[in-house]
Amino acid sequence: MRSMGQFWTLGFICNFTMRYCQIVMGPAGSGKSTYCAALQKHGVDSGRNIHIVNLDPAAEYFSYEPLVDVRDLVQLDDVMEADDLSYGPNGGLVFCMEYLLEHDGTTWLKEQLGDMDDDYILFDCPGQIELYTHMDVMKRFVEKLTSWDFRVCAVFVLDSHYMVDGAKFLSGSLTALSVMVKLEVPHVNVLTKMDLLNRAARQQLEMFLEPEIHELLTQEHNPSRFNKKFQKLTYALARVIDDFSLVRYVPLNINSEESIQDVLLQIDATIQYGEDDDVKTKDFELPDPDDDDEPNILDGPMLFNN
Ligand SMILES: Nc1nc2c(ncn2[C@@H]2O[C@H](COP(=O)(O)OP(=O)(O)OP(=O)(O)O)[C@@H](O)[C@H]2O)c(=O)[nH]1
Ligand SMILES: [Mg+2]
Repeated sequence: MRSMGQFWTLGFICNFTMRYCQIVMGPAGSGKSTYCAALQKHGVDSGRNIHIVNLDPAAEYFSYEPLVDVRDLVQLDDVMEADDLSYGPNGGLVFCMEYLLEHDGTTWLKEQLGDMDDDYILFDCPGQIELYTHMDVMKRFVEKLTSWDFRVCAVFVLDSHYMVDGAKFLSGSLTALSVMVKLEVPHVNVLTKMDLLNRAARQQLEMFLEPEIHELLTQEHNPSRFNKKFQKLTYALARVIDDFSLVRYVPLNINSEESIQDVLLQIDATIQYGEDDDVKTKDFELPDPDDDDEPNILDGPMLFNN
């Protein structure tokens, strides 16, 4: 009879169960929830299991079925109605996010997320931009996920309609940059609502995708008085972004499977999704050192049973 000590698993040597996630952020109405739903649907069509977590305690409608809904833990309406808190909508939202990150909140979330192999989760975040640009709520959230073995990609969603002139592009880019610097995780910027742009606007947008920002600002035909006044500052900021190639955008047309696939591939590459796919856990039996018939593991090559 073999003792239990003879059964060993090499899993810890040759396989790492990784979990992957995207933190989907961006200004209000930029298309975060729609992006999540489109990716999940694409996952279903292509045989890939993508879950969504609603992290917006004020969300009223989204078209997907969430794996976890933060509103089951805390709701913005309840916080605003609580007499002892007296918060408005924005303060209330910050309170909700802080509540999620406190001990009870994170314990709840960890339990809800479970511990599935090869998790791929999209966190659909609220649209209040200050949560990402200068508060540390999201940074702490990312740290929590990392400590739970998630490889995290920050996805910053921007409406392509705002990228129609140099100044707006610069403003959007600085926000994206601020999020990128703050979170310190792999980062991809996605331009949404490409399906709504007409042909001329789409052509114009081409030059913003791999931008020579300095050139874009020079091409500005009708600069406003404000833009004229702050031209030097604008150029200086543009140079920072341009010189360091800090901000790039991936366009997304949710009506095109190819476009969704492109976005997903870029993000996969950023968080190295799928690179461990061919590595599998194998169990094997260590030979009984007292049994002369058994080959010694140290004497020759090992055979793995499939
Ligand atoms: N045609 C089209 N409409 C879009 C697209 N993305 C979003 N929308 C529409 O834009 C509106 C806002 O989209 P949401 O996905 O709710 O935006 P959000 O960023 O989640 O908004 P908040 O959670 O309120 O910050 C909805 O009416 C969507 O149907 C897109 O790629 N194409
Ligand atoms: Mg939303």
